Amino acid sequence: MNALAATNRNFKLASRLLGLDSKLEKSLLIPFREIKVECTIPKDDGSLVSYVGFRVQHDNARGPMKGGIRYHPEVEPDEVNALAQLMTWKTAVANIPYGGAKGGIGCNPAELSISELERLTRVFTQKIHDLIGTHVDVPAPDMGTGPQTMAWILDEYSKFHGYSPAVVTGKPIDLGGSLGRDAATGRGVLFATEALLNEYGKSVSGQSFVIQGFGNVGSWAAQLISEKGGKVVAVSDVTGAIKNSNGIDIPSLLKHSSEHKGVKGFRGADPIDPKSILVEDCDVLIPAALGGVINKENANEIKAKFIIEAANHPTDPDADEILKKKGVVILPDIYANSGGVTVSYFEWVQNIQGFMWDEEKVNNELKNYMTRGFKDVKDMCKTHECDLRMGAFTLAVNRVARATVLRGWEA
Ligand SMILES: NC(=O)C1=CN([C@@H]2O[C@H](COP(=O)(O)OP(=O)(O)OC[C@H]3O[C@@H](n4cnc5c(N)ncnc54)[C@H](O)[C@@H]3O)[C@@H](O)[C@H]2O)C=CC1
Ligand SMILES: O=C(O)CCC(=O)C(=O)O
Repeated sequence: MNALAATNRNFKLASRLLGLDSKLEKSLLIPFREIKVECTIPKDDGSLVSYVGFRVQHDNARGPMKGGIRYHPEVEPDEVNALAQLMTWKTAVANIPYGGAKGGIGCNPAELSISELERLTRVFTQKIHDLIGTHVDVPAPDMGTGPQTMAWILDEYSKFHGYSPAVVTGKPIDLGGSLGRDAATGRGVLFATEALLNEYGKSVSGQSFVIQGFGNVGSWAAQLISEKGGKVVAVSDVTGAIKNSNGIDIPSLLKHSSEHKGVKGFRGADPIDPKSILVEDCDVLIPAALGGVINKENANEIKAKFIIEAANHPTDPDADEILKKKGVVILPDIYANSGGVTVSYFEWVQNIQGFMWDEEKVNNELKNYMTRGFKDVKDMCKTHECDLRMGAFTLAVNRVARATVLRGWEA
């Protein structure tokens, strides 16, 4: 199922459980604004090339819109729409004062030089600068982007509006980035995993893990899980997949991956078919790369007892149904990967206050938010007798619906 159809379906199921009327439902579903821009840049050889950039601002009932910017060849309008909507629900689950947005450029960052990426980011910022802002819409990193991308956006935006560090989060520390933001999504995944396993009388130590994706989110999740005694038995990224049933030495893999730009060729594990990564034997599966990877083609083969959605929308609704019947417990993206946007919120607050927190405070606050989020989701599961995905969706949709009605926007 297409990402937007899948996200709309989950929203509608939650709306039905909450008994929302059709007018309110429509107002919550339709995006606030969809932006599409052409970004033409000179390549290093002097030739001109054009890319299409998107920013979808889904909802701002609870505060400025918030969400990452993705550079990936498969960026397309429906997926950006789905990701923007998911941000609205994610910020509401985390109970931080934001709405939701997402952006992206359809490009392959691996094929662009640093100076081409800088020109592309600056042109994209020039095209959208009057539609984003500290109290309007605050971008952050996502797949294929990182602190350097945020630094270029900050600099380009500041040429038009004066120095504005809080216009983006996930910045380099030297430009007002928050300590702990780099690790935050992975750390949030760890806290979410601990909260879920605790419900089943288990802990991270003693469980085996398979992780798809070894970028910002996957590599931090692997590192923090292995530090807690979890056994990471298989990992994949765009270069390939590796497996060691005795447990992969994650610090060595991190070193290998940064030197060789991927996990392929790591000597401490055997190469496996990347297609099999999601169906490898393990207790906990963590998809931390692309959307839609768990679908009706592979759901029946999945062996994990728990799935922690570190990626956005990794599970297709058809697969959700199959996995539910198999008794697999899924911790949904809008809660499980909310650690990143939560620490983005801390960064924004620090920038606005002109103050810097130490890393311990950031990590402790993140743990508080993740722990409270899990309890809030569980409470909704109890109220509506539903699974964790619907628990998270009803929690979020209810919070955004209340803000919408209070602001008089439902008509
Ligand atoms: N960066 C953040 O703070 C947050 C990211 N996310 C989500 O987490 C996921 C990963 O994002 P990041 O780690 O930031 O991106 P990233 O660009 O740092 O890393 C992406 C990883 O996925 C791998 N990958 C790409 N295609 C693949 C394929 N076909 N098979 C296996 N691996 C593949 C890449 O090789 C890389 O290891 C995305 O779904 C993103 O939306 C969610 C919340 C916050
Ligand atoms: O840190 C943020 O503002 C957003 C991160 C993001 O794009 C996501 O949670 O999917």
